[in-house]
Amino acid sequence: MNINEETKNVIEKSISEVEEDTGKEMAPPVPNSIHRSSSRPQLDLTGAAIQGNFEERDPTILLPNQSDDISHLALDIGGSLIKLVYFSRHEDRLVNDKRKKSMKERFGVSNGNRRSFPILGGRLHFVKFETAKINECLEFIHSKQLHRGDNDNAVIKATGGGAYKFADLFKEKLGVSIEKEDEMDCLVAGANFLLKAIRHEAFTHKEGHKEFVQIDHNDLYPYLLVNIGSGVSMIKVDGDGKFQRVSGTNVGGGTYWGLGRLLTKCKSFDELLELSQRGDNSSVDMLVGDIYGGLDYSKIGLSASTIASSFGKAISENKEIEDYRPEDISLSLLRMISYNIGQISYLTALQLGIKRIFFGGFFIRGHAYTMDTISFAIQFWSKGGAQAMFLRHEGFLGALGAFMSYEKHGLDDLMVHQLVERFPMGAPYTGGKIHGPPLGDLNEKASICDSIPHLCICVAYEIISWMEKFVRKGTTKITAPVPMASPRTTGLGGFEAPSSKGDTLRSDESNLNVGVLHLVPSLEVFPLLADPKTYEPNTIDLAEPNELQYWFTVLSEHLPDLVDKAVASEGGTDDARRRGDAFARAFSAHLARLMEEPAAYGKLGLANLLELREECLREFNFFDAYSTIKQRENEASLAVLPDLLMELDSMSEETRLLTLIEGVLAANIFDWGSRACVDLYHKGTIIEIYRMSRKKMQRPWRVDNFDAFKERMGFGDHKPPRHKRALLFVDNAGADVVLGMLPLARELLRRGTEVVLVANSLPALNDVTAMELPEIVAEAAKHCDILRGAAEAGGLLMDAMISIADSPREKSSTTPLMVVENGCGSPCIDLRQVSSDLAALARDADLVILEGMGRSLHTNFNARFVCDSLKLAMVKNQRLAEKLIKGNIYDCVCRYEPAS
Ligand SMILES: CC(C)(COP(=O)(O)O)[C@@H](O)C(=O)NCCC(=O)O
Ligand SMILES: [Mn+2]
Repeated sequence: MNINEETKNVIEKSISEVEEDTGKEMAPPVPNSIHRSSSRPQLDLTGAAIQGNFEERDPTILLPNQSDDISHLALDIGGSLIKLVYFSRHEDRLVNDKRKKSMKERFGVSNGNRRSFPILGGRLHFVKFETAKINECLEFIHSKQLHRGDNDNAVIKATGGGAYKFADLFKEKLGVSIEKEDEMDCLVAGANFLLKAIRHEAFTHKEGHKEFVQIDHNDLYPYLLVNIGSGVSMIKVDGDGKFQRVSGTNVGGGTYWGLGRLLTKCKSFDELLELSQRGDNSSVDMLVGDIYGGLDYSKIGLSASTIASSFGKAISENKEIEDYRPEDISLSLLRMISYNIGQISYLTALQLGIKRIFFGGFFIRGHAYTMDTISFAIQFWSKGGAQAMFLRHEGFLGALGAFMSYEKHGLDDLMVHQLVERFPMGAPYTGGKIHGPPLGDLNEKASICDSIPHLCICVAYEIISWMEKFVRKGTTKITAPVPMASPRTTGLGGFEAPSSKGDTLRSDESNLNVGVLHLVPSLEVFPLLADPKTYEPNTIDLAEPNELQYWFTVLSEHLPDLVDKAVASEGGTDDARRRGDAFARAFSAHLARLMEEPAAYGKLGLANLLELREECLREFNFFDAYSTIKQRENEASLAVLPDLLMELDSMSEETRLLTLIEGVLAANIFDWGSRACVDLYHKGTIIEIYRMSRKKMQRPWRVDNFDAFKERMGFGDHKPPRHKRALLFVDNAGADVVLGMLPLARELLRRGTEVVLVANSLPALNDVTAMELPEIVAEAAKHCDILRGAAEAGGLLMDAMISIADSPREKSSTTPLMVVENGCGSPCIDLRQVSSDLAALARDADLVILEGMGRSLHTNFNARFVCDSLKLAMVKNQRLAEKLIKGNIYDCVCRYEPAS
C-alpha cells in the first residue's frame, strides 16, 4: 500500500467513524475533554501601547502591529450543509473611527471621563451553504479573505465528515490546511457557549408555540444534549470540556430519511418533511381506537387517537405500498422516530437524574412539528415533569465549537451582556442564501473608504454587494424567511393532526433565524439595577396578539414619513431615494416575518422592534434621519433658554422645582416618533407648542409622586442629604433637552449634585446623542454661569471655552456636569447592556432620572433601582396611556421611587 492509499484509508475510516459517532451503539462512556490546539496567533501584542490618559478606566490599547483583517473562521462540513462561523471587526472600527474623527473635528472635545469606543469588538457571523455547492463556500471565504492567516501556513478549524473529505480541496483552492476538530467536542463547546452567552438561546416548543427559557448560568450543568443526526447521541454535559456520551440510538434522522426515501420515493430530506405536513398518520398507524372500536382505553389513560402501533395498520390490511399516501407514510415515520427519541432521552435523563434536555442536530432544523412531537413525547413520558428544549443556533453548534477551539479567540470570557444580536437584511441573516460574486465595479465604490484602504475593501464588498442586489431588486418582493402557517391545536392526546403543520415548510435556508452576533466587550449591566436577574426591560408584552398587531400597524404607518425624512437627510438624491425605498421594503419584510412568527428573532419586545427599525436604517446608510429637524429645534430652543432661566431664577426654590418638572414633562411633547405629535407640529411653531404644552401641565398627573420627590429634595420636615450624583437619561433633541432636562440639570448642579447627562451613542429618531450634547451644553453655557462652570469642571468645554473665555464669570462651580453615551442607538434602553463608561459613572450615583416614553415607559417602567429614581414622561400614544396608566394621550407620568 502506498502512502496515498494509506492516507485514503485513514480518511475513509475517519469519515465513517464520524458518521457512526452519531449513530453507533453505546460505547462505554469515556470522559472527554476539549483539546485546544493552537493554530495561528490571534493578536499581535508587540508594540502595544495605551492611548490617551493612563488614568482612565479601561483605556484604549493600540495594537500597531495587529492586522485589521484578522478573522477567525471555523467550519462544520456536514453531508448536506456547510456551516460557517466567522468573526469580523472591520465595520465597527470604520464607523467608530469616523465618529471619533467627526467628534474631534466638530467639537474638538473629548470627555476625560469616557472611553467611547470598544477595544476589540466585532461580529460573529453565521453562514450556511449546501455541501453540494462547496465552490460557492470557497468563493465566499476567498472574497472575504477569511482564510488569511498571519503566516503562510494558514489553518482553518473544521469539524464534520467534510473536514476530512474536502481537506485537499481547501488546500488546493485556498492554500489553507484544515485542522480537524472532534465533532462531539465541538457540539458540546458550541452548546455551552450559546447557553451561557446568549440570553434567549433555549426555547420550548409546544403546540406550535415557542417560548424562550431563561437559563441560569450558575445552574446549567448537568444537562443532556441529544444530538439527532443520522443516528442519535445522548451526551451528559457536566461543564466546559466535561462530558460523556451516555447513550444513543441507531434510530435517528438517517432512519427517517432512509426509510422515507424507500417508502415515498422522495428526493430530499426537506421534501420528505414537507410531505409530512400534509399527512394523516391514522391511515397507516394502528390507533387505540382501532383496537377498541373507536373508544378510549380510559382505564390506562389512553385516548382513542393514541398510536398503539406505528405502521400497525399496514399489517392488517390487504394493501400494497402504492395504496398508501406518501404524505401519511412520512408523517407516521416522523412521529415514530420522534417519539422514540423523546422516550429514550427522557428515560436516560431520568436514570441520570438530569433535569434539562436540549435537542439539536440536523433532524430538527427548526422544523416546528418535529419539535412539537419530541416535546410531546417528553411531556407524556415524564407526566409533565420534564420538558424538551431547543436551541436557536442549533444548526451551528459544531461550527461554533470548532471556532471555540482556536486559542485566544477571547470568546470564553464573554458574558451575556456583551453580545447583541442583530438581523441585517444584507448580511446572510438566515445563512446560505445571500451570497453572490463580488461586484465588478468595486473600485468606484471603494472610494468611500479611501482613508483606510486595506481595511475597507472587504467592508465595501460587504456593503455594496448586498445593497446593490437589494436596490436592484426594485419591485421584486423581498424574501424574508418563509413563515410557517399559524399553528392549529393538537388536542389533548397530542396524537391528533400535527399542530405545527403549515402549507409551506420553511426551507432549510430560511429556518434558522440567527442574526449576526455583535461582540461588544465594553457593554456592562447597569450597576444600579436592584435585581438584574429578574429585570425585564420591556413593559408591554408583545406575546399578546392584539398588542403585536397594533404596534406593527403603528410602525408600518409611520414608514412613509420616516423614509421621507431619511431621504431628505441624505440630500434627497436619487441614490438616497433608492436606498430609502430599499429600506422600506427591508423593514416591511422584517415586520411581515415577525408578524408570522413573533419569536423568529428571539424574544420580541417593543424595544426590539423600535431598535430593529433604527438598525435597518443604519444598514441602508441612513445615519441620522432627523438631523435637520434636531438642529432646527436645538437652535429655536437655545434662543429662548436665557429667558426661561431668568424666569426660573425669579422663583422660590420650591416653586422652581415644580416648574422644572413641569417643564421636563411639557417639553417631552417634541417626539417625532409619535404619530399624534407629528400631526400637532403642523399646527404651530416649536415655541407655540411648547407654551401650549406647559400651560396644560396640571397636577395631579396621572402618575404623580412629585410630593415624595420634593420631600427627598429637602422641602419637607426631614432634611435628607443632597444627592451626590444624578444620572439624567435624556431623550429628544430640541426643547426636550434644552428647555426641559438642562434646566433640571442646572438645578441639581446648583444644589451641589454632580450631573451626568446620559445620551444615546447612535441616533434614533430625534433623540439627542452623546456626541451632540457638548455643543448644546456649550451654547447654553454662554448664557449661564452655573452650566458653564459645571461643564468646564466636567471637561465638556475644551473647545467651546475659547469662545466664551472672555465673558465675565460670576462664580465658578466645581460640581461637574458630564456627558456619557449609553451604549445604544434606540429610543428605548435595555439596562442590561450599557456602555462601560456609563456603568463606571453610575457606581457613584444615587439618583437616576429616566426621561421620555421610550426610556421610562416602553422600557424600565417597572425597573427598580438600588438608588432613588424618577421616571418622567408624557404619554404620546392613546393606547399606551389607556393600557399603562388608565389615562389618555398627553397625560404625564412622574414616578418617584426611593432606593429599594
Ligand atoms: C418612539 C417613541 C417611544 C419615542 O418617544 P420618546 O421616548 O421620545 O418620548 C414614541 O414616539 C412611540 O412610542 N411612538 C410610536 C407610537 C405612536 O406613533 O403613537
Ligand atoms: Mn425620543
